[in-house]
Amino acid sequence: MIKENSEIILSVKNLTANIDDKQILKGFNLEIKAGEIHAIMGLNGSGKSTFSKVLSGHPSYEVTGGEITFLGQNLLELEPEERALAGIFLAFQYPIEIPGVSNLDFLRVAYNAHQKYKGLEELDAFDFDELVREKLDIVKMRDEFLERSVNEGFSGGEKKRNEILQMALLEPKLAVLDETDSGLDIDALRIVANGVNQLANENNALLVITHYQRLLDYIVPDYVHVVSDGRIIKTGTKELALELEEKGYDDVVASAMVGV
Ligand SMILES: Nc1ncnc2c1ncn2[C@@H]1O[C@H](COP(=O)(O)OP(=O)(O)OP(=O)(O)O)[C@@H](O)[C@H]1O
Repeated sequence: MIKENSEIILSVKNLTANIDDKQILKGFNLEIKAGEIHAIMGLNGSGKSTFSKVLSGHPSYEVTGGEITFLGQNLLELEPEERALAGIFLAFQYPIEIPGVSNLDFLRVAYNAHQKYKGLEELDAFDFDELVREKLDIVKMRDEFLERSVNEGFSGGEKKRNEILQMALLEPKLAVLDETDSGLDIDALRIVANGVNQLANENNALLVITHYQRLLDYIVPDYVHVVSDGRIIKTGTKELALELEEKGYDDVVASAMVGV
């Protein structure tokens, strides 16, 4: 879906970030345009999740240098909830449980907060119920999940589907899926991937953080980036993910370093 002159959704320049005074991101650069799907891969501990946490505005991470621009705004000046309202959606590996709050109520509050922010009509319980039931089909979820507390007692795969349901309702400009595929059985992986593919269009963008080439058979990326020691050291197309699977990271990292 790559087009010349597409809108730049995310621009990350020379980003450095610490956790507990330890530098994890060491000059991270990335540009994502509308209509693009990007995948980030890399060894354990290379900084992939740190990057997604920094995007979300997680308070444990300190940005020490560089820039993040999201739709032309300085993302680093925005509070975490403002980032979500501005159109960044992050699906984490371990979605939180909220006992005592029904999934339906939670989704409606989140949906209406976004509608209000965009100056659009908020929906009452009746109209929202209708909307959410239309979206359930995208992730093949049964409506009983709407009545249960948010993620409480959901299996790992059900939590992931619930994340994609949220994404379907909020229609973000940038969705970041951080290891959404981990722990999914093959059917759930297809359902989640199909859901994501239905939501991807020329006006939004997707960033998928994954260890598994297999996910990229279903969600086909325009670009694959390899992260090593806190920065992107190599960018390629889908074939790069195949190469990583075949040769392992050592070879790919070593050859990228030769060119540095
Ligand atoms: N509180 C902390 N203090 C010190 N180091 C930390 C802390 N939290 C995370 N780290 C380190 O930051 C590094 C990057 O972690 P991160 O979770 O971003 O890696 P990742 O690439 O997502 O790894 P994985 O593929 O295993 O999920 C790791 O070496 C981790 O041990």
